[in-house]
Amino acid sequence: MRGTFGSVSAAEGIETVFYDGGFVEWEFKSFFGLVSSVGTASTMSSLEEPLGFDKLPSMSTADQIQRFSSGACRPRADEMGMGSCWIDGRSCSSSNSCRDDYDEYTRETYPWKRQTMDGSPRANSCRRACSSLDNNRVGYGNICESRYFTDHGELESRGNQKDFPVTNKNNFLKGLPKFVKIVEVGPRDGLQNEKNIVPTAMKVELIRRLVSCGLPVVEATSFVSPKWVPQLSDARDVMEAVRDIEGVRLPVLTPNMKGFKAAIAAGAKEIGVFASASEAFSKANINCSIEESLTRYRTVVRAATELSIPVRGYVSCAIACPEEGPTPPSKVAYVAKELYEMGCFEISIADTIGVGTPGTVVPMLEAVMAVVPSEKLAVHFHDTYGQSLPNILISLQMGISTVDSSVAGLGGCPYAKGATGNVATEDVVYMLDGLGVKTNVNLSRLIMVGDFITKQLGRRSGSKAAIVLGRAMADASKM
Ligand SMILES: CC(C)(COP(=O)([O-])OP(=O)([O-])OC[C@H]1O[C@@H](n2cnc3c(N)ncnc32)[C@H](O)[C@@H]1OP(=O)([O-])[O-])[C@@H](O)C(=O)NCCC(=O)NCCSC(=O)C[C@@](C)(O)CC(=O)[O-]
Repeated sequence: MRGTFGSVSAAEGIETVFYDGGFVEWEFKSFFGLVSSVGTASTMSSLEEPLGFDKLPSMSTADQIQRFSSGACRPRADEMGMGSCWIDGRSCSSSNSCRDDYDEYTRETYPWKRQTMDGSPRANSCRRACSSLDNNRVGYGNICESRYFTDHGELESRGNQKDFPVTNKNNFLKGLPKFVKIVEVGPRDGLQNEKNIVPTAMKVELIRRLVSCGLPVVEATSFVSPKWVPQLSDARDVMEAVRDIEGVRLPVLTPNMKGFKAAIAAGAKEIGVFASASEAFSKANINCSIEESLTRYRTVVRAATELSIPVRGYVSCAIACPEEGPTPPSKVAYVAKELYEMGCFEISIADTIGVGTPGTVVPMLEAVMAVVPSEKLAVHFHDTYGQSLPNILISLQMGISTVDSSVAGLGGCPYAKGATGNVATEDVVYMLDGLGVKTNVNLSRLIMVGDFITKQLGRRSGSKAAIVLGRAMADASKM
């Protein structure tokens, strides 16, 4: 069966990748048969009963806009200092007792080299078609500003920065990292709220394909209560199936020791713990207060440390909570600092309901960066208001170089009606390519993965870049 896009490899049903110096042939055909096996979940997760924006304290539209504006969330001077604020009467010192234990783990190496097989007659005809496209770049609008089709029908960034006056970059884009680590959360965050149970084999296939795009980290699943998240009740099977994939990190979420033990037994080599800066959200998400969760996580992190398992920490509701409204930056900083000091090697700061703008993200990150070094931080934006890309850009300009995202923008905040999925990985890669920032992610392959999973789920891609470029790739393959 053929894939939709015009990549030679998809048309042939075979992708060939160089992997750790080895040569791996990967059958693409296998997954197409899985579509029909999507079942219907009989149980409804509690996650499917969202708290909703409707549960925000009653406000007029104007009030809401004001509450989420930058001024509303800007930290007060006393909130920025690290000894005087905090929740539940706790206080923290301003010292950063950095843990370097996991530096070995977090130092990134990217052993992937990819090459598409292109010797077939079909490849040759596609090559001709694509090179004529390459010569005839008009008609592809913005694509042609930064991208070209290679001989293999794939998209290639050609360092479009050189097309811009150097002064523009110097004036406005200086300070951007040279490399951004993308943490792909689609298989976990993206799928966890899907009503129809996605077959385990399809989840495994999704992870394999994401890995083949060159993504350095793919969050694989969660070892949480199946009563709360039935979609991920196959966490053990997923982990066991992917545990031996090399050249990628495959962290899983663990909310407590029970989850941690199950994750380790299944072969997880990296875990994540998830706290919240909002009491109401903490209660709704993990059924305990912020302090209780931190106590719980200290035990988990200690156990993980003994096994040399790196732990990532999350702080949810970093901008606002659907129950409590805007979150004071000091609360976000407090939780981030606690996670960092207990031993988390990286802290991902999450705008769970996607209401942030650069106006609210900057003061929040300023507060967090006062207590956790920027190189230990990641940002995790949901795209409810379409603000993720500007929020990511400003975060990069502030010194952060790790970004969470989800292929095809999968996901949706389970706790807020109307909140959409994570920022789409394709859109992030497109933007970073355009900025000349390396990610090592193959965008055309990623677009095919997004096409694969959205078709399986029966939904439209949440990635604008994937919609436009996918269409162009399909057109190119017909030529
Ligand atoms: C934390 C708990 C477990 C507390 O849930 P609880 O009900 O308070 O826990 P409990 O200890 O009373 O246990 C209740 C039952 O769950 C079982 N249980 C207990 N723990 C586990 C476990 N680890 N794995 C499997 N089963 C477990 C336990 O054995 C027991 O089973 P029973 O005796 O009734 O048959 C529950 O609230 C839970 O699983 N919550 C997870 C919610 C979740 O996954 N949310 C989505 C992820 S967070 C997120 O998406 C935000 C993030 C990270 O993406 C960033 C952002 O955007 O904000």
